[in-house]
Amino acid sequence: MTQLLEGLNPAQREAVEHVDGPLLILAGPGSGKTRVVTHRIAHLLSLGVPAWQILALTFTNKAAAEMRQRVERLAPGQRVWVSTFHRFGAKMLRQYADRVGLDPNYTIYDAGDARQTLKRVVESLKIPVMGYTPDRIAAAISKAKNRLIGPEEYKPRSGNPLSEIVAAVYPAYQQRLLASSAVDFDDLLLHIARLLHDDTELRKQLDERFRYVMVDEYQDTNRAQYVLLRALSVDYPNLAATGDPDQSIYGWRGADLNNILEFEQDYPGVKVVRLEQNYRSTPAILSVADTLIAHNKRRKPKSLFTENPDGLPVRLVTYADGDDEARSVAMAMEEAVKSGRRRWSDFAVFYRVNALSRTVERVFRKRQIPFQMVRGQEFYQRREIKDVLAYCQLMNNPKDDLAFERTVNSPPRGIGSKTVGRLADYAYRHGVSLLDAARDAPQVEGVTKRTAMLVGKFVALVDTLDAYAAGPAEEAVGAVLEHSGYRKHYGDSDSEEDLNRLANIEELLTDARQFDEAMAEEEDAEANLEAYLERTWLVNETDGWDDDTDKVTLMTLHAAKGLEFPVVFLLAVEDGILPHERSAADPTQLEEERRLAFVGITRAEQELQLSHALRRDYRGQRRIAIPSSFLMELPTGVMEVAQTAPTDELGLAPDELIGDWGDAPSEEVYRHEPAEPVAAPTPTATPTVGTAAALLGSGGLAAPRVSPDAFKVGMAVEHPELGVGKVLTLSGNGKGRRAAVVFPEHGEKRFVLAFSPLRPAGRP
Ligand SMILES: Nc1ncnc2c1ncn2[C@@H]1O[C@H](COP(=O)(O)OP(=O)(O)OP(=O)(O)O)[C@@H](O)[C@H]1O
Ligand SMILES: [Mg+2]
Repeated sequence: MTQLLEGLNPAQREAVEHVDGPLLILAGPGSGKTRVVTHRIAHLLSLGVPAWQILALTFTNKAAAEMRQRVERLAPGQRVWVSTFHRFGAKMLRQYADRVGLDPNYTIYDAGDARQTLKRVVESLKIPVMGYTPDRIAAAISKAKNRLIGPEEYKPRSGNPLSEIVAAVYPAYQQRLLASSAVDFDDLLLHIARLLHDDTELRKQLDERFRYVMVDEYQDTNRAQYVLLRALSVDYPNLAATGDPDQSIYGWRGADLNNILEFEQDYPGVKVVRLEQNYRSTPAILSVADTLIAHNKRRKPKSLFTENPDGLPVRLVTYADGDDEARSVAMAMEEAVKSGRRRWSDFAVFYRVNALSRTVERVFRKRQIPFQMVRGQEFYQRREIKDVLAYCQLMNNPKDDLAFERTVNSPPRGIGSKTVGRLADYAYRHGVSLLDAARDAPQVEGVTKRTAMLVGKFVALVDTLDAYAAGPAEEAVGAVLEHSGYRKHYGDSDSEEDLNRLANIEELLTDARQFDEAMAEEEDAEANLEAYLERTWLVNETDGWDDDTDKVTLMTLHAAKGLEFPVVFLLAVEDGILPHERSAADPTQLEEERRLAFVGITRAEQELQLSHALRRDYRGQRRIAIPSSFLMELPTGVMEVAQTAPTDELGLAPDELIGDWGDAPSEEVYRHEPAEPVAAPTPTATPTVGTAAALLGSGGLAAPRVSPDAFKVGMAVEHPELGVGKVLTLSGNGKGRRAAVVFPEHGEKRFVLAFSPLRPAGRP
């Protein structure tokens, strides 16, 4: 008990010792929110609360696994249900499947499967989609589901064509899912939340069972999750939520900040605990984070302090281009590892979108820097893996029409799409699954005798595989490889690609075996095909990430939530990337982008480097990159322009390299485009030298900038490299004033005027 409370500050201890009644822990990054959750679980257990009355929910499998481990360490042998929302939903849904019209062995469709289903539905309804892509329609349906609006309740808004399409498609889509005994990701929560809402008896029963519910990262809950939690906390309102509104980064997935902002109204008598000491980061890192997030309007200010030692200033580096950036980061790491100051695993590289990782990957590979990319779903998304898994899905759920379609002619066995279309018509008319229609193939109109025979063989194959459906995952996957003909199909080919595919499906076998082994170690876990499939369906980005190996971590900002690293590099802090261009016209989204940057910055324990480049290859184009407006919001004193190579290699005095920040970010740092091209680094100098020197103006300072207010819409302006253009639009004020300018030869470009070399045409 005392050991449990040791290593907690008074506020943390207060939260941990709180037993009955709602509890809200509102606190900034690194203040021990997650630590409090695990300690509180252990504390409840130590008071004699049975483990099965405790439920802890979070957002990623990785976070759940880590929490489980920490609880295990604090309270060995106690089995508390620690899960992601989606897994929890999936488990509950197995139990209550019949109540919502599903079979217990239902399939979970990923985004691709859901889109495919939607496409089929749109085709069969024959309604005009007026150019709206399946993705747009799917997103609108997803949004409705996250808000807990079912197909029957969805109302089109007049004058909104997309909503009219959705109103027509959504019910048919949901119908199709149910007919296949399948759900999409959103359904995992929607079905359960609605069930709890509609069935008071069940709600009471589960409320009593899950007497102590805990949620980490509550700021990212959406409406469905909110309702779920609310329903489990009526008679036993012991909901404990921890969260940080400043770290809410899933608005696009329906996360509703109101859930946290209004917690105090929703749960009267709630005990609110604020944690103000940060244990993770240096004062400089915290100050950068704090100053940035203070620019968000829709927030409650928080105070956060740290007693951590000062450490290094936060670095901001300008690079010539993305290659230069990746190389310099790599070199800084090499240097630190060589000198024994750091291990590879101390480093993390973050970027806004996955596409930005390619350059880093290439450079790291070339320099043989060990790294792991956190990109979990990819393996299960590969075509050949999806094919094999589709067999398993069909074995597990014979109603799964999508799995039938995927497997019936793969590997090729002479059953064409026309035949599948005829089977589908038959299935639709008779209200049966495709597999059942296939059993009736000889009676299906338009199916020839020969084709019926081929279909019959496929049905026989599925029946053979059925014997493995209830067994361990490895046997099931092995049976598919053997009987489906994949092994032979890929093995007989001499194309490199096919051999790769074969290697991948063999790897799937290993994956299944490891799953079986892992399950065997856990007491009451089920080692069967269904459980294995569930795991493959509910993978997260961070699942494959192993923090025990000595490798650099590469991940998106979204994946980084909740984690911490001694040294963080945040790349491409550029306009259109961070903030993402999608947020340009929308202040709410811009605030979310700022929170995302905040999350990234606050992952760093000891060192942080932000960087941007002057040119970047992005989306197949080489573009002139504009520094992010976020950089202009950062504080002065605690930052510096970094040198990432030892000074003696630079051939320059340190004070030529490191510039202190003035009140306004210095012109040199923000030179949007150097007046002269950045000199290519000489072989003896490191690439950073070239850029650091260039950004400090050793290549000649640009002429003074023209005041941003001097520009007018329609005015002719001149750019040293792009030539003469015309101002299309202007927005913002002062330092933040921006212009879109169209150049005859280069098209439209955007500028932050204070830091651009633009001037009215004809002016010196
Ligand atoms: N009282 C304490 N004494 C020492 N270390 C602590 C204390 N509280 C938390 N820590 C450490 O501080 C770090 C941050 O804690 P934790 O991850 O729980 O913060 P958090 O509030 O959940 O952060 P985030 O908002 O980023 O998820 C961890 O390494 C944790 O072990
Ligand atoms: Mg946390």
